[in-house]
Formats: sequence, structure tokens, C-alpha cells
Amino acid sequence: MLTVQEAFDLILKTVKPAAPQASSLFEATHCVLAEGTVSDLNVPPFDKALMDGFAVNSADLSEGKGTLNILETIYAGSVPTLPLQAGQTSQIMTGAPLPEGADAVVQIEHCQINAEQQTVQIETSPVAPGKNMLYRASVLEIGAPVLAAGTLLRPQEIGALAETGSPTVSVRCPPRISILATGDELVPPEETPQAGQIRNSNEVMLYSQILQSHARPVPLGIARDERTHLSQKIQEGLKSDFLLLSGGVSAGTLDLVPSELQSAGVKEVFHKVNLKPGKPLWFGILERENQSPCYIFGLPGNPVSSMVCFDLFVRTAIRHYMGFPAPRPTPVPARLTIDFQSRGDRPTYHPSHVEWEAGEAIVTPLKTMGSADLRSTVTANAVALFPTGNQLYQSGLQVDTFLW
Ligand SMILES: Nc1nc2c(c(=O)[nH]1)N[C@H]1C(S)=C(S)[C@@H](COP(=O)(O)OP(=O)(O)OC[C@H]3O[C@@H](n4cnc5c(N)ncnc54)[C@H](O)[C@@H]3O)O[C@H]1N2
Ligand code: MOO
Repeated sequence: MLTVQEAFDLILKTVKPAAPQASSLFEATHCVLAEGTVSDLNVPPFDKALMDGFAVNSADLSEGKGTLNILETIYAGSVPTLPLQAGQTSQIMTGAPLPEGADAVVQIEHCQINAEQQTVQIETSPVAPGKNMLYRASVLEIGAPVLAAGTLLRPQEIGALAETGSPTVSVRCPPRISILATGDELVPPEETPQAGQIRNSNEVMLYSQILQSHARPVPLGIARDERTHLSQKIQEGLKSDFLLLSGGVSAGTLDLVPSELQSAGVKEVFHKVNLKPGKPLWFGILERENQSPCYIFGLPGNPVSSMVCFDLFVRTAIRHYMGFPAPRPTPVPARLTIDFQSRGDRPTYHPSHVEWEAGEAIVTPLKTMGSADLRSTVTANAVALFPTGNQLYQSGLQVDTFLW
């Protein structure tokens, strides 16, 4: 059986990063930059006031007190017309360019204007050069790199791109991901299950995980364990960039998912990975004419297995598709807060709670009834990884965790 690392390798080999597309900044949130950007101007482009008040030469106010002659008023969006000589000042608004000869701004609250004499009396603490202003290019110089390829565009990156002259960017955007829950036992969450039935929790949970990964979910409801219905639903799902199926991938007589995917032309890349929970995970690819391939995951039906497999494998695939430079999950080493007896016949990803103590991660494995016990995950914010075997891990030992 494949190891988890071998499964990651196969996913990264199979999934091709999406073709970069030109996008306006309004459309680019949660896409990933395909090309780095540079600034087309200095930031700020001029010596800039950060307060409403008076632009001064700090040498005139080294003691913080003095009366200065007012030359003009400079508004944001205008340019100063008169340089300051000794003993002179101009009234200035936040965001306006400082006049030549000014190297500081005194807040209006510390100024007494005499309109008749066109003077201002200032009483403040000693004024040092640079007070209440930003020097031209002090944030960023023209031509300097702003964002590197592979950067996820969050609101602050979108703003920085607008500021530095990149209104259109080359990006890879999150995939559309169809979700198909399979199983005759499933009823929608709003229904009361009858004998032998359970609620379809995986569909909406996957929907939520997809949103959390910044991708675009397309829920397709429930497919019955019957070939015609399942194959129709699969055809619908194969129109997206990714298709996630839940359930029907292990060894039951109605586990039809792998064979129906194969009938639909999907090529199996792997089936079964050596981990707990999640062993029956299935992964394949459908090559499409004049279109990028569709990537298909058959997730085990047990809710915790589905959740863990999404978090480890589907998320890695999404991140690679979007062009993240390091798409695999990052382990966070953490010290056990309690003794933990591991009893896995496979490497086990155990629902756990991670906290930070004096900058160090500490982890408490939680009580769980296994891969059908979704309730145990609601207090978890991570999984802790325990290698195969019966072993007592003592409190204080370091283990790898993966944060949710
Ligand atoms: N003989 C074997 N049996 C099983 C094996 C095996 O290797 N040999 N693997 C076990 C493991 S491990 C897992 S995990 C499960 C996975 O099974 P399937 O992916 O085929 O899933 P189902 O049998 O359809 O369902 C399993 C379980 O999960 C519930 N389920 C399914 N869909 C949903 C949903 N949308 N929402 C909530 N719960 C769901 C379903 O009712 C079952 O209880 O197989 C073991 N068996
Ligand atoms: O992979 Mo299964 O999740 O161990 O129950």
C-alpha cells in the first residue's frame, strides 16, 4: 500500500497547475499570483503629511515652540507652490505633499492660528525631522519587487497591487469542485432518518472545507448505490475542475465508485493509502479534449476519514493546482501534554487539541471512537501523527501535528 508521502508525490505529479489567466483585482481575491510584480512608482510618491496641521522645518522648532509665517494651504491632491524659508510654514492636510524646505508636520491641535497676521503660534514637544510625515520612497522604491509569484492574494495584497500599478494580474484561481455523496442510507440533513438511515453530513462538511480552502464548491446532492443514477451524477460532477465523491470506495458489494469512475473514462492513479483514518482513498484523473483534466478523489465515507483525507490530500491538490510553492501540509512539532497509548496498524492521524505555551506548541490527543465519531473532532483543532505500532508515547515527547 502507498505511504502518505508516496500519495502526495503522485498527486503532485498528476495535478497540473492551472493555466495562468489575466484577472482584474476585483476578481483576484484568493487567487495565487502566477508572476511576481514590481512597483511602477515610489511609495509614497512624495514626502507626505500624515497629520492635518502645519508643514515646518524642524530646525525652527527644536524646542517645540515658535511663531511662524503662513505661506499657503496645501490640500491632498494639490502640489505646494512655495518653498519654506526659515521661520515660514504652510498649512497642510493629511496625504498632501510637503513643500520644499519642510521636514516635519505639527498637528493642528498644537497650533494657534492668527488669521489677521497670517501667523501660527506653535506649542508642542521638540520637533525632530520626519515627525508626522513619510519620506518619498521610504516604503518602496520604483522598480522594487512588491509580491512574488506564488503569493495568495488576500485583501491586503489586492490593495498593495492597486497601489503599485498592477490593476490586472496574472493569477491561478481556485478550482470549481463538485461534491457527490453516495449511499442508499443517506438522507438530507433536514430530514429525520428512518430505520437504517443516517444524515448526509459529509456533503456540507466538504462544502465547508472547500470554502475554507478558497475553492468553489458545487454540491450535487446524493447518488444512490445504483449504477445508472451514480453514473449520471458522476457525469455532472466531471464538468468541474475537481470531483469529490464520498463513500463507496472500500470493499462492500455496493462500493461502486471506483468501477463507475473507470467506466466514465477516469484513470485510476491510486487506490488505498497506508493511513488511519482514510485507507480506502481513491484518486484518479480524467483527460478532456480542449480542456484541462478533471481530478477525482473518492473519499472514504466515514466522516472523520473524509475530513482528514480532504485536509491532507485534496487540500494539497488544490494548493498545487493554484500554484502554491509548497503545497504539502506543514507539520508543526508539539509536545504531548499527556501519556498516549497508540494502537495503530497504520500511521494514525489522531484528532487532537494544540495550544501554545511560551511560544511552544503542546498537544493533547482527544478521546475518539474512531473514524465514525465526528463529534470528537469538534473540540479538535489538529491531528497528531503516531507511527504504526502499539506504543506508549510519554507526556513531554514531541510529535508532528497538522493544524486545522
Ligand atoms: N472489508 C473491508 N471493509 C472496510 C474496509 C476494508 O478495507 N475492508 N475499509 C474500512 C474503512 S477504513 C473505511 S474508512 C470505510 C470506508 O468505506 P466507504 O468509503 O466505502 O464508505 P461507505 O461504506 O459508503 O460508508 C462508510 C461509513 O460512512 C458513512 N457515510 C457514508 N457517506 C456519508 C455521508 N455523506 N455522510 C455521513 N456519513 C456517511 C456510512 O453510512 C458508513 O457508516 O470502509 C471500511 N470497510
Ligand atoms: O480509514 Mo477508515 O477511516 O480507518 O475507518
